[in-house]
Amino acid sequence: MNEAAITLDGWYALHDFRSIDWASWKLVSTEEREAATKEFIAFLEDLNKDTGSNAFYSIIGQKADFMMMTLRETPEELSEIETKFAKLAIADFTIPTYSYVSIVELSNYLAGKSDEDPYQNPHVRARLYPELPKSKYVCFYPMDKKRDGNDNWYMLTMDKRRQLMHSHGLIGRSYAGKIKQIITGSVGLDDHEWGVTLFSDDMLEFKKIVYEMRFDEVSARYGEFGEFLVGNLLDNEKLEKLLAI
Ligand code: VOV
Repeated sequence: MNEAAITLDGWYALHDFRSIDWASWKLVSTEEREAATKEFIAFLEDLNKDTGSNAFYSIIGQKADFMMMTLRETPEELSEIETKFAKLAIADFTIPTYSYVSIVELSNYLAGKSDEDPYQNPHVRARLYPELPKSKYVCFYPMDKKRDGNDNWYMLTMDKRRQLMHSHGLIGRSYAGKIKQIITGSVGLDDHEWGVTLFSDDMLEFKKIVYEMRFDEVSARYGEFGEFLVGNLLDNEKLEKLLAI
């Protein structure tokens, strides 16, 4: 049997995409709308009290109006957050459009040999339990590695995959300081194999990195992609503006 990469797994992740039912939201009285917005903001602020991290973005285009991304220690907490949201007044005016369940993942493709427990290494911990940045823009998409005839990632030897991931890592590193990536594994958890969440203060950098990586063998030959969703950072003020009629 071929050798599976050993993964380090961090916080569980939920990407929750919603659209606003504008037609019914517009019919609500100003008072009720303001109360629902206030309650929603209190919910978002409460999210910051628990161990984990959160990101909140408006989504451009018709795929969704906003994304709530939450990282938590357990799957139960992700369910609790979903239920808590469902009980808010604002939830009655949203339509779920997409969601993604995964877990922050690091592989051992590029790890050096060492006897230490990686879960105790502060650099590893910072990546497994990341604080999501307040970057201006987000880009999320799920992806798979191809299993198709001669292009089957899972039939490649560990050495070959390591070599290919090395090249991927080199391109990635050239975007240091411009893009922060969170790779979440979802084999057995959701419909694709990984979720890719990119954060940047320049949306154009998403196009640049994804385009450049398409020419690299890992993506060119083995990458298969789901839908791309991009958006703008939301804070309380912007959310109030978004929901005001
Ligand atoms: C911001 C840049 C950036 C950087 C520095 C970076 C580096 C690295 C390293 C060093 C490693 C391997 C070890 C580990 O840490 O797991 C990975 C791993 C991975 N990557 Fe990556 N990646 C980036 C960025 C980055 C992007 C933009 C994409 C999407 C690809 C595209 O074509 O659209 C991606 C995908 C992945 C995936 C799916 C994996 C897991 C593959 C597996 O088979 O396990 N990644 N990645």
